[in-house]
Amino acid sequence: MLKCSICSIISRAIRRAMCMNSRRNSGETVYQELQNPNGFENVTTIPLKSDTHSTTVAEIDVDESNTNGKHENIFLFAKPPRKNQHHQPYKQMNGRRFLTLHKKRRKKLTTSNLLTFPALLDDAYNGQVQCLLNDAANWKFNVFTLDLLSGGHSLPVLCVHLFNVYGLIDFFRLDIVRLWKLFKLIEDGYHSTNPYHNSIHATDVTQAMHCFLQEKKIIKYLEPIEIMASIIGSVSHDLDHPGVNQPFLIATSNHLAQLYDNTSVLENHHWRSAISCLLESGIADQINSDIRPLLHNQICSLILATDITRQGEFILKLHEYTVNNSLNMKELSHRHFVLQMALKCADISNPCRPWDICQIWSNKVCEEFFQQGDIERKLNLPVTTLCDRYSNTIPKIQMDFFKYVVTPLYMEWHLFLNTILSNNIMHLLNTNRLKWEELADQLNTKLMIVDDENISIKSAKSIRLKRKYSLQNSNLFKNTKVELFGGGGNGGNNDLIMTNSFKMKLNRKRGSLPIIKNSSTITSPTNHDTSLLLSDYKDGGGLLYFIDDDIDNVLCCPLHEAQPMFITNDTAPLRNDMNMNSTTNSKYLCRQQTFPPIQLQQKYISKNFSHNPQNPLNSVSSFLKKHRNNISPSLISLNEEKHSYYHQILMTTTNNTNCNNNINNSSNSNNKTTGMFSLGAFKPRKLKVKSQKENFIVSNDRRSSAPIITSKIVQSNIFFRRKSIPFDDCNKSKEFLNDSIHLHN
Ligand SMILES: Nc1ncnc2c1ncn2[C@@H]1O[C@@H]2COP(=O)(O)O[C@H]2[C@H]1O
Repeated sequence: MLKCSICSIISRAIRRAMCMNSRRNSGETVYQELQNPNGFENVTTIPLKSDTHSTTVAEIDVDESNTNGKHENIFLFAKPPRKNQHHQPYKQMNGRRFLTLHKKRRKKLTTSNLLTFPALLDDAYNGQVQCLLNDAANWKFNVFTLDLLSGGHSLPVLCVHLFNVYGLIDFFRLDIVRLWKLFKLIEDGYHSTNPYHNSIHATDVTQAMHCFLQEKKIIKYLEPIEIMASIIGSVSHDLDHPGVNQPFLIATSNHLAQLYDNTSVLENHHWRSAISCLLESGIADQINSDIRPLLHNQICSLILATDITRQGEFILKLHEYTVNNSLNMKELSHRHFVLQMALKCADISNPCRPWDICQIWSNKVCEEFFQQGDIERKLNLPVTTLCDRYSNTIPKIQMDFFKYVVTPLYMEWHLFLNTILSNNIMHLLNTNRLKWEELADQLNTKLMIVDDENISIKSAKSIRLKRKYSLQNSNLFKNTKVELFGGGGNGGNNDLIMTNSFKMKLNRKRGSLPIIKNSSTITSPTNHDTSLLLSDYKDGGGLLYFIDDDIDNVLCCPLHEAQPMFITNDTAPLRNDMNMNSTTNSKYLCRQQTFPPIQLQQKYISKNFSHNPQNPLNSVSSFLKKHRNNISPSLISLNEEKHSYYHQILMTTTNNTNCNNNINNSSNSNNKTTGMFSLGAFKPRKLKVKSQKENFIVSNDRRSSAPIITSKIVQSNIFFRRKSIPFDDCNKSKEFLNDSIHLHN
C-alpha cells in the first residue's frame, strides 16, 4: 500500500491544523508581533508613545553580507507584552503577519475542490500524492499536478516531505504539527489571487531548489542548518508578494518602499515575513539558540539574493569563481554563495521546464504583468512597457526574458555544475526558446481572434476583430450576450472575412448592441485604441487573443474603487524623489490597504482554444497576404516583418479613430465632445443617462492606448436599451449606426 507514515502524519496534521484558531479574513497585516526578542543579537526594544495603542519597535542588527556589508535594521512592530506572556518568547497569538492587505489572499476552501474532484476523498489520492512526492527530485516534476492532488496544498505537502527526506525533522527534533503550521502560515501568506506570485510558484521554486541540492557537488558539503535555510528560504522567497513590482510600489509611495528606502523592497519584506512565520509557528523555539541567528541570517541573505536587479553581480562572481576554479565548498561563505545562486536559478526556472509547464508559467507571469499595467493605467501612471497588454505580447516578453535574463544566468550555472541535470536544463531552455520564437513569428504576421472554432478578421483601414463573450459578470449587462464585429463607425472598410462555419453561425445569430444615450455631457474618447490583447493562460496555449477593449470593463471598475488604495495624485508622474524623505520618520509603518484585489474584469473569449494545427492561423495569414493592398501602405512599409507590423496595425486603427473623432470634436477645444459616446470607430454603443447627477468623462491617456476615466461613473444612472441587428448584414449595421448618430446628435 502506497499510503505511508508520512501520509498519515500529514492527514493528522491537516486535521489538527483545521482545528487551530484560524485568522481567516482577519485582515490583520503587519509583521509578527515580537514579544521577546531573545535570541537575536544586538536587539534593542524602543518603546514608542505610551498611549493605549502603543507599539514597540524592535531594532535588530543583522549581519547581512549581501547588502554590501551594510548592516540593516529590522523593524518589527510589537504590542507591549501581555502580562502573562513574558515567559513565552516569540509567542503571540493575535499575531499580524504581513504588511499587505489582500482580502482575497486566501485560497478557496479546500472542500470546494471536492465538488470538482470528489475522488480527493479517496485514499488513492494520498497514494498518488506519495507517488508524485517520490519523484520530487525530478526536473520534469509537475507542480500543478501535485497542487491538484493535494487539494491545493502543494506547499506544505512538499515541504514537510522534503524535511523528512533530508532528515531535518529528526535532526532538529522538530514537532511535526509546528512544522506543518509553519508551512501553512507561509502558504496562507501567499496571495492566491496573484496569477504568478502565489504559493504554487513557491512550491515550484522549492522543488527546483531540491533538484539543485541533490547535485553531488553541493549536497555532500551542506550542513543540516543550510539545507533547512535553503528550503525555508525557497518556499518563502516571495512571501506576501502583492503581484506588482518594486517600481510600482515606489511610484505609488507604498509604505514598504518607504520602509526599505526603495531598495530590494519586496525581498526585504519577504524575508521578514518568513522570519515572522518561523516565530509564530514555534519552529524558531525548537532551533538551538546558538544556531538560530545563523538560520535567520541565511534565510535573509538567500531571499535578498533573489532580487532580480542584482543578477549581474551574482553572475560575475560565479564566473570568477568558475574561471579561477577558486570555489571552495568547505568554506561556509562559498557554500552560501552557491546556495544563493541555486535559489536564483530556481526562482527563474520556469523557462527551463518541459514546454507544457513552461508555457503555463509564462502565461501566468505575463498575466500578472498585464494586470499591473491595467492598474497603472487606471491610476494614470505611466504604463510600464512590459506590463502593457496593448503593446506587448507573451512570446515577445518571453523571448526577451530568455535572452537577457535566463540564458546568461543558466549558462554560468551550467558551467559550474556541468552535470546531466544542467545539460538537460540547457537543452530544455533552448527548445523552449525556439518554440517561443516560432509563436512570436506567427503572431507577427497574424492577427487573430479565436472563438472556440471560428475566426473572423476584418482588415483595411479599420482592422477590427470580432469579440464574443458573455457579459455575465457585468451588472450592467447582466444576461446580455453580445457578439460584435464590424462596426465601421469611421467609415472604414467593412469587409469581413470569415470562415464558412462562422458565416453560418452569423446567419443564425443576432447580436444586441447596448445603447448609450447621453442627455448632454457625455464626452467621447479621442485617441482610443479599441483593441485589447488578452492572453488566455487558462488554455496554456501561450497565444494572444485580440479583442476589443470593452467599455463595460471600464464602467464596471470605476476608478474610485482602486484609487484610494494608493497614495498617488491622479496625474502624478512617477515619483523619483522617494529617497528624499527617507528619514527615520519614514520608517514608521502605518496600516494601509496596499494592494487591492484586481478589479479589472477581463473576459476570456475562448475557453477551449489551444494552439494546434487546426486553428485557422493559416487562413489568417493568407488573408493578410491577399489583402495587404487594402491595408494602409504606410503600415506595410513600416517594418512588416516583426512585432511592429502587428503593432502598427493597431496604430493605424487608432489614427483612423482619431480622424473620426476629430471631426466630431471640432467644436470642442478640449478635445472632448458631447453627444454619442462611442469608443473610437468601433464602439457602436450608446449609454442612456437618466439624470445628469454625475456625468463621466472619458479622456485619453496619450501615454497609453487605453481610455482613462477621469471622473466617477454612477452606474445606477445608466441603463441600456437593446437593439437587435443581424450581424451578417453590414449595411444594416451601418444604417443602424448612422441612425444612432443622428438620433443622439
Ligand atoms: N517566464 C517569465 N517571463 C518573464 N518574466 C519572468 C518569468 N519568470 C519569472 N519572471 C520574472 O523574473 C522575476 C524574478 O523575480 P520575481 O519573482 O520578483 O519576479 C519575477 C518575474 O518578474
